[in-house]
Amino acid sequence: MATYRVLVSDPISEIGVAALNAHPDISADFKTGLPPEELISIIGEYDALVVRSQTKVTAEVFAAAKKLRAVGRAGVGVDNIDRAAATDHGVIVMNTPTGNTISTAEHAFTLMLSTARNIAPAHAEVLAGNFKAARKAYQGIELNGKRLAVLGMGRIGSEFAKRAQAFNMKVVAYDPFLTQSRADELKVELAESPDIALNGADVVTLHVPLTDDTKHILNEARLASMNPGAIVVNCARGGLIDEPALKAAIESGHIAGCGLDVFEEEPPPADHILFGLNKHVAFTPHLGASTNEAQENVGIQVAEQIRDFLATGEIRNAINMPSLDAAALAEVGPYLDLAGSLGKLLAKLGPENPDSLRVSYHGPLAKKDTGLVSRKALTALLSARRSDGQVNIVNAPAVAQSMGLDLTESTISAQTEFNELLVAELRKGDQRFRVAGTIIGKSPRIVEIDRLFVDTNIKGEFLIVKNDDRPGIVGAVGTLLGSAQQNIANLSLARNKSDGNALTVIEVDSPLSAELMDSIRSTPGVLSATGVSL
Ligand SMILES: NC(=O)c1ccc[n+]([C@@H]2O[C@H](COP(=O)([O-])OP(=O)(O)OC[C@H]3O[C@@H](n4cnc5c(N)ncnc54)[C@H](O)[C@@H]3O)[C@@H](O)[C@H]2O)c1
Ligand SMILES: O=C(O)CC[C@@H](O)C(=O)O
Repeated sequence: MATYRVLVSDPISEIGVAALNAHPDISADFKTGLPPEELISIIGEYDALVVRSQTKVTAEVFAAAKKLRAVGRAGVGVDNIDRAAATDHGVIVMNTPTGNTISTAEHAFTLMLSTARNIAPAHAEVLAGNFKAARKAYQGIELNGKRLAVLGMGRIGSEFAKRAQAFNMKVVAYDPFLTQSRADELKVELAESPDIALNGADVVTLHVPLTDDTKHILNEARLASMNPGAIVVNCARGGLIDEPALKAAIESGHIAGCGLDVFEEEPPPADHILFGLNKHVAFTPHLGASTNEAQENVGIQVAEQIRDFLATGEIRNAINMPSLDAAALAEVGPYLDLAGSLGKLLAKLGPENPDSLRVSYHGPLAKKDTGLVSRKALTALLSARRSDGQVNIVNAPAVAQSMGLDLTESTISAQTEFNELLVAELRKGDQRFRVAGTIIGKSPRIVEIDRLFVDTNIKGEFLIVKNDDRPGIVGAVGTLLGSAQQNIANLSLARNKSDGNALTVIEVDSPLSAELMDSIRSTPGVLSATGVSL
C-alpha cells in the first residue's frame, strides 16, 4: 500500500497524474466534479490535494483534512483556496506560476485584437446572414500608436507588454513592485498609481491578482479617465472590474467595448449584465490557460512539486511559507536537523513564556537560503512546549504570534571560532539563553550551551548537568548512571571560570527515569540536572 495518497479533484494533464502514480510511495485518485460535501467527507484520507480553479478549498475542507500536508494548484491564482485556513491547519499551498504565462498573455492579446476589430459580434452577424449590415456596423480601431495601460507588470503583464510593443503601442505600467530600472529594461513608462496609468489610456489590460486591495481596481472614475473609445481587457480575475460601472461606461459610449475571459461570478449567469450589450465585446469562458502547452506544463509541474514534497520534503513555489528547492535543501538540510535539536534544547533549558526567539547565522551560512531553518527551530521549540501536537513548520509563525512570541533573524558574515555557526537564543526581558551548533565534516554538532563550549551529537538521549566546578561531582553522577545500568555514550565538559560552575553533557543510551533524575539532582554540588530527548 502506498505511503501517501493524493486526490486530484480538477482535470489536470494525464501526464501529471501518471507522474504521481509512477512514484512507488504515492497513489493518486482522480475524482473531479465532487460536490463540496463529498470532498469534505473524503478529504481526511489524503496527504495532498491537487486542484485547478473549480474546486473550492474552503476552511471546512481544511478542518476535515486531518492528514493533509499540501494543496497544489495547477495554475497561478489561488483565490479558490482559503490560504489563511491552510496556514492555520499547517498545510502548504503551492502554485505553478510560470506554466501558463505565455498562453494567458496570448489569450489576453487575442481579446484585445478581437475587441478592437469586433471579431466576435461580426462573426455572429455573418452566421446570421447579415454580412452587408455587419460591414457597416463594425468599424474597428487600429492599435498602432495607441496608449496601453498595463495594471500588474508581473509575468503575464510583461509578456503582454512585449507583444504590444511589437504592435507599436505606447505602454504605461502600474505595479507597486515595478522598479524604474525594470521599467527601463522593459521599455515601458512607469506610472506611480493606477489613476496615472489609466488617465488618457486607449486600452487597459489587467494582470494583477485578486485581493482586497485590487477588488474593483477598474472602477467608474478610472474608466471615465480613459480616452473616449477605449477598450478594456481582463484575463486575470473578474472581481478586478466593477461590472455595473463597465456596463454603464459602454452604454454611454465612453468605453467602446471589452474583451473578458473572467467574470466576478463564474460561471456567470445567462442574464449577466454585460451579455445584453449589443456592442464591441468578446467573451471567453476563463480560457486563458487552456492550451495544450499550458495544461501540460502546469499539470506536470504541480504533480512534480507535490511528489517531491511528499517524497523528499523539497518545497517549490509555496505561497504560504518559504520555498526550498533541491539544491538549497542539499545545502541547508543538515542545518534544518540542527535547528530542530536547538529548538528542543531551548524548550527544555530556556526561560518559560519567552518574548522572542532570535536565530542568527554566522560566517558563510549567513549567505545561504536559510528561510526555513529559523522556522524549524521555532517549530521544534513550540512543539516541545505544547501538548496539542498542532504545530508544524507551516503554522509555527502564526502560532508563535498568537502566543506573543516574536521570531527574529540576523545574519552576521564575520566568522566565529567555527567557520559557520547557527545560534538560537530565547529571550525574556533581560534574560537570554542561547545554544549553538555547526556542521563538522558532514555532521551537525551542538557546540555551545549557555555560552559554554560543548561538543555533542544532535540526536539521542542526554543528561545536562550544571554543577560546582570541583573534583568528584561528575564521578558521582557517573556512578549513579552506572548503578542504574545507564551506559555513557559520550561526555562533554565545559567550565565557566568566572562563576566557578561547570556544565556536563552526557549522552546515554535510553531516557532517564524520574527516580534517577531525582538522585542526580540531590547529589552534592549538582546545581541542576535536565534530561533531554533530541
Ligand atoms: N485567465 C486565466 O486563465 C489566467 C491564467 C493565469 C493567470 N491568471 C491571473 O493572472 C494574474 C497574474 O498572473 P501572473 O502570472 O502575471 O502573476 P504575477 O505574480 O507574475 O504578476 C502579478 C503582478 O501584479 C502585481 N500587483 C500586485 N498588486 C497590485 C496592485 N494593487 N496593482 C498593480 N499591480 C499589482 C504584482 O506586483 C505582480 O507583479 C493571476 O493572479 C491570475 O489571477 C489568469
Ligand atoms: O485552471 C485554469 O484553467 C485557470 C488558471 C488561471 O486562472 C490561473 O490563475 O492560473
